[in-house]
Amino acid sequence: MHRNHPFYSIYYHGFARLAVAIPAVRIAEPAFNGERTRALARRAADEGAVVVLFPELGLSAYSNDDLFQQTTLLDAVEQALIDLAAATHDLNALLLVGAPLRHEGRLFNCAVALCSGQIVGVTPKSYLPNYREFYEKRHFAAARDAIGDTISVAGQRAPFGTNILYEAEAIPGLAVYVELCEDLWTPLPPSTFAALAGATVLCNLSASNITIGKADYRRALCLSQSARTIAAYLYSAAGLGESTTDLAWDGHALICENGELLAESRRFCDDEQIIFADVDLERLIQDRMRQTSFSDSIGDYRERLRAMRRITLPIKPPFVTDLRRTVARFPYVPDDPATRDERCYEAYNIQVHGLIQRMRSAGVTKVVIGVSGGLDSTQALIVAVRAMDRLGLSRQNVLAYTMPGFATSAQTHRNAQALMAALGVSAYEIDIRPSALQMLRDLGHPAGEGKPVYDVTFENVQAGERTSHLFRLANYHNAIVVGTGDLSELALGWCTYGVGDQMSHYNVNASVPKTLIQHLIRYVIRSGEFGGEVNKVLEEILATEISPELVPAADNNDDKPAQRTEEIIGPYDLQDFNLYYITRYGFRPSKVAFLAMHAWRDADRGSWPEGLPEHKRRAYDLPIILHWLRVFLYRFFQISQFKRSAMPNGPKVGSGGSLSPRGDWRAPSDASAAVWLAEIDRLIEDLKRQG
Ligand SMILES: Nc1ncnc2c1ncn2[C@@H]1O[C@H](COP(=O)(O)OP(=O)(O)OC[C@H]2O[C@@H]([n+]3cccc(C(=O)O)c3)[C@H](O)[C@@H]2O)[C@@H](O)[C@H]1O
Ligand SMILES: Nc1ncnc2c1ncn2[C@@H]1O[C@H](COP(=O)(O)OP(=O)(O)OP(=O)(O)O)[C@@H](O)[C@H]1O
Ligand SMILES: NC(=O)CC[C@H](N)C(=O)O
Repeated sequence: MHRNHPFYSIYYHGFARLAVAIPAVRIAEPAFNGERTRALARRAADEGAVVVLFPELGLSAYSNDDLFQQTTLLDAVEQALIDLAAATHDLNALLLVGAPLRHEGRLFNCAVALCSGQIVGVTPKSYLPNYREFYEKRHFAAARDAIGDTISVAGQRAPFGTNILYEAEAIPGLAVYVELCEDLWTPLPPSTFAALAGATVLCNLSASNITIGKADYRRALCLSQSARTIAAYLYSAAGLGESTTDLAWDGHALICENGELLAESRRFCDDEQIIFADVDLERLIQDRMRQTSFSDSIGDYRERLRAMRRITLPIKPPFVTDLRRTVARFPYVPDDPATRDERCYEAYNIQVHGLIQRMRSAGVTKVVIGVSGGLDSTQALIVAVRAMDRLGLSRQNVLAYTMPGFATSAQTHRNAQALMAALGVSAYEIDIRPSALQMLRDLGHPAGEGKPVYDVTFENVQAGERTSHLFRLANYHNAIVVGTGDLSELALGWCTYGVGDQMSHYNVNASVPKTLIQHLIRYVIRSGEFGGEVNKVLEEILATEISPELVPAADNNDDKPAQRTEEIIGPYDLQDFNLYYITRYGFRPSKVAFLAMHAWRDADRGSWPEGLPEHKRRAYDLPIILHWLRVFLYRFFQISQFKRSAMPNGPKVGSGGSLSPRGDWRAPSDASAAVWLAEIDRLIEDLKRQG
């Protein structure tokens, strides 16, 4: 496949490459500082960055003290700006450079925005620190003390103020705002208002000196500002070369995106540095669109926001294919073992608490559950047992039924029995074949006469008989039926509607994706909570092929499940990936495919969740990714919403979302998948045509 199709470029998918540079600096040597700025700006632009941020007062150095009041130094800064503009006129990037500038008879601590050799805007610092080690008011005037809204600098006239947004029409979603160091330390940073006005990339030119513990504090400030404003936050602190008369400098650069750290410099480094991150502008805008309180805040400050000036930049999207951003293979399962264990702990508690509350309010002390020996019913059974333990009730109050049908394999049957016994629940077995056969005969179905017609009716009769038994058992024992179907199955419509596994009195798994269920079970094994016998069965269950076991094997070998779910609906690894990006962020299918390609194309790259067996660490190439994505789109948008619209109750577990029509996902049952399929089909055709 030719990799010159726009599909392969990050910019086609709403990403922008942003850079933060920490050049070497010399105090009061603007020519040298300008030259280092030029060199790093060129390097960053050559690598496809469209925004390059430099430290505060970088052209003069920050630690000049009273030298700032020397005309000779200020002239030299202006000359450095003239030279820098000329030397970078051919760069396809917005450069944000720090300089002390004379204006209206005072000196301002400014961020100069350069693009295509032009000074496109100048932003003065709003909040000048004048406490403890800082004396900025001795040298500078603050933004609020400026009179006009333009400045003459380096032979050019440019917009001046704290109300400037830089936008590039050719890069949708790119809107840059600039503030300076202390501005972020205030209760209401100017960037907060800029974000409300539409800025997605907030840049901070900083010269923060380092003291013990300060790096963590800065990181926390940047992360929280990026999360609050649903924006990217770029930060550049001065480094090697600033004066150590009384202070020290660590060259701390950060790129954060909505509360997530994407890149960070090495601090106390002897070399110049550039850090890069490919920021997902579309994701930011999608999140702002969803979070209605963001829009309410805009309403509250409309007057201030109206004063914002928008400068259009002539920047074009470069063709960049090496996505510099980690795309996790499992969006629902963190790779890092500590975080994963924390999430598993949360998930279990949410599930168990949900069930406890439902039992209390329904006034029941027993639950009924169908145990197949598969992953989902195992997980739900563990939750039910924990709920009984917490309620101080006997585990015998869990009425567990294994119900072999026409295609139940010896292996899962064995696992189901062993699990129930090891957990100490009330274990029963009901053979559903006689009642299923009766129903097939009543329907006039050929399988009722022993003919091998294994259609969807044959499958659903068995799922239906099981559910029918479970509900009547619940009536009989004054219990409730615990549902087992997981989020991934709901997304794909992979369950039998109504009198089938779609229905229960309370479904503890409803918002737990299949890829997480495996890890929840592994977590139970690791925790040692249930002891050796239970763990042995759990290991067996984890190793069994995922199957609905509704169709008998042709060769009658019934030791292992015959139907392989993932051959029909696709690997859950990919389908959970698709589910996350389609429902959580509303991305186009082509973008989801692009992300999946980066996450899944090479099994040797990146990390895998600990405990995942070797044979499950597999790669998927783009044609396979596109094939299963198409299956997902059709099943999710076209044929399965009616099942979700009638979902039983169950707790939302992950921030990735649930599919409850009363919660995260309200959608019409009659929608068509045409636009999603058309988008992916256009791409498949294009790529085929290109060979
Ligand atoms: N838009 C719509 N609004 C309202 N009703 C609609 C509908 N579209 C179809 N229907 C009705 O719904 C029926 C289709 O739904 P349904 O009866 O559920 O049947 P269906 O979705 O065709 O089949 C269930 C599938 O799930 C699989 N399954 C079942 C159970 C467990 C598991 C597992 O592995 O966990 C997998 C099973 O192998 C089978 O392929 C149609 O026959 C029609 O009567
Ligand atoms: N042989 C069985 N005995 C008892 N209950 C069953 C049996 N087969 C299915 N069920 C019930 O129907 C539900 C759906 O069945 P299915 O086989 O699709 O899921 P599962 O086995 O729990 O998990 P997985 O989908 O991962 O195999 C099960 O979770 C279980 O509650
Ligand atoms: N240059 C500045 O504005 C520095 C002040 C900021 N509060 C800091 O400590 O890093």
